[in-house]
Amino acid sequence: MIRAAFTKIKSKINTYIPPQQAQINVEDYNIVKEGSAEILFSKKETVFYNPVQQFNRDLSVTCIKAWDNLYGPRSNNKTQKKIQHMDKRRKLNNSSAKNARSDNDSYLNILEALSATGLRAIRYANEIPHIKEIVANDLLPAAVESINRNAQYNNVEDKVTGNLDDANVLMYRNKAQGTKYHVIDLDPYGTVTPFVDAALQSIEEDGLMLVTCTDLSVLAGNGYPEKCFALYGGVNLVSHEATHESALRLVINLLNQSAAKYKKVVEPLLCLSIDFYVRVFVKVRTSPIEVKQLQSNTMVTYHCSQCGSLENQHLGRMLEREGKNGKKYIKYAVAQGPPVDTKCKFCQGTYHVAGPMYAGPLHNKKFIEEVLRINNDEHIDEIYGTRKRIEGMLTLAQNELDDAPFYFSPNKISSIIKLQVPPLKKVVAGLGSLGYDCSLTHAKPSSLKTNAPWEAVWYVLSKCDDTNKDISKMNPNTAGYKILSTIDEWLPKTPNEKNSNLDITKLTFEPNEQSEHLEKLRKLKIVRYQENPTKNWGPKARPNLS
Ligand SMILES: C[S@@+](CC[C@H](N)C(=O)[O-])C[C@H]1O[C@@H](n2cnc3c(N)ncnc32)[C@H](O)[C@@H]1O
Ligand SMILES: [Zn+2]
Repeated sequence: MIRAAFTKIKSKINTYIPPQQAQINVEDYNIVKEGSAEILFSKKETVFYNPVQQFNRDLSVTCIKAWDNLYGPRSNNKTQKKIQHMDKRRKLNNSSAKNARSDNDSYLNILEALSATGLRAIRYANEIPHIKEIVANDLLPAAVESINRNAQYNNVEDKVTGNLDDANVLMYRNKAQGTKYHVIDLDPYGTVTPFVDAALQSIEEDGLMLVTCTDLSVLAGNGYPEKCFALYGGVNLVSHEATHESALRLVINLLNQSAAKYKKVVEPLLCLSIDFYVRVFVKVRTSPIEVKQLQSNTMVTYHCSQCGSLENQHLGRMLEREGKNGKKYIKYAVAQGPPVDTKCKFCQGTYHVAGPMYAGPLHNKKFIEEVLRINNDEHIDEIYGTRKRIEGMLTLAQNELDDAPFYFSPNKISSIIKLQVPPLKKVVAGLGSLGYDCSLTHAKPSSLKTNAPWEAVWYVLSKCDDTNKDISKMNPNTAGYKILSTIDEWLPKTPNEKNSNLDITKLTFEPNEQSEHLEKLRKLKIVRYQENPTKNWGPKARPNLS
């Protein structure tokens, strides 16, 4: 099949015109179908494509639709009036074909700053309503040729504009020209760090930023704390099982620190640790008042290198005060600390310090509800091959505790104190009986988030095993022995003792609301992993261009 090629690049954005192609000879390409798009790949593979990232793209389509429904430019009357007014003015000022096309129903401008084949942009054009224009940008001429060829092949060339530029140059030029985007998608190789500042300045009020980082060896690994700090301004939970959540918190902090310079804040809508990368969806708005909360919303975490117990230290405090006129106001104060001694009170291990990183909730539950609704009501398995996985992972995220950073696995705790691994529901029933909440986490199977103090975690886990272990037989140098043999020193025997509200007399392992909720979730048979990963799947290297 031969098709005439369309290689026009809209010159307003960049004057580069790639070599004219008279026609597309389909036999020269491999065709890959994903979602609603069919993409022509050069048989030489000169442009990046990773099929395993379909989950990322399926999810992104769904999230952009949810964001548009809840917060997009037409989501409330005030903005609607403003846009109608602007549309009217634009029509009066300019009667070009392009503007004539910008009817009331197509209003979203999207930038895919690092586009490769154009697959993502083409899917957005096909699958998301109200698209006015998607600029699909890449640094490589071969990529931009691929974007334009594929836009033509998929009949969306009136919406998808290929653009050849360094992403930062494009965004800063846009800023200078006053062009902004409602949605900016940053899906780089490795870290997103170099693109954050420009993107935050090129986004509309309440705009959606979609950010991927695939450099998890840095962001969640054990070997590069110095690199993590240099790139993200903080260190991950090195050698700790919850390091993937610290990766998310570091990315949010990076975004918020950059946004604060422009009096903007970043509100996390959905932050996921997925396979070999993290993907965060955030809403960006100008709000000098909320910028003031950044200090208190940022924390460092002291985590014991032996037993993994941890304490979070917020870097500022917000205190409610009353002025002379009786009016309440917030006083922003420095933090008090440290919250821990020089050695871990449970096992005498050494503390390591992680962060600074974001301390607040990772998800907006209303947003997740809308994403799940769209996933269920509007999408079908034939187009959205990862629909079941979206449902599984987002259901877990929706049920995560908001106010309990990080998680632990009863497996790990039991191996430290050398007791039998208890069923999750028993641990949760125990913590629930003491008045604490628990949830699962999307980031790691069989792990728990809880707002219980670590005293309660160690105590409940030690009581889950009723085999009456003789601790004198344990190696006295192990963390487990030290924890169990010093229990009288750190465990409050009555409520209010040792500055704790823990009341151990209430402990039972009878099923309760907490454990029943957890069991219901676990029965959902949640799909956590990609359905058909390819051989040796993971982050793909850049294509070899030589
Ligand atoms: C991981 S791929 C993008 C994949 C694509 N978003 C998708 O869903 O298939 C990263 C792309 O960014 C491009 N790139 C790298 N640095 C860039 C820069 N500074 N400006 C623009 N594009 C860049 C690369 O050429 C590559 O095509
Ligand atoms: Zn310890």
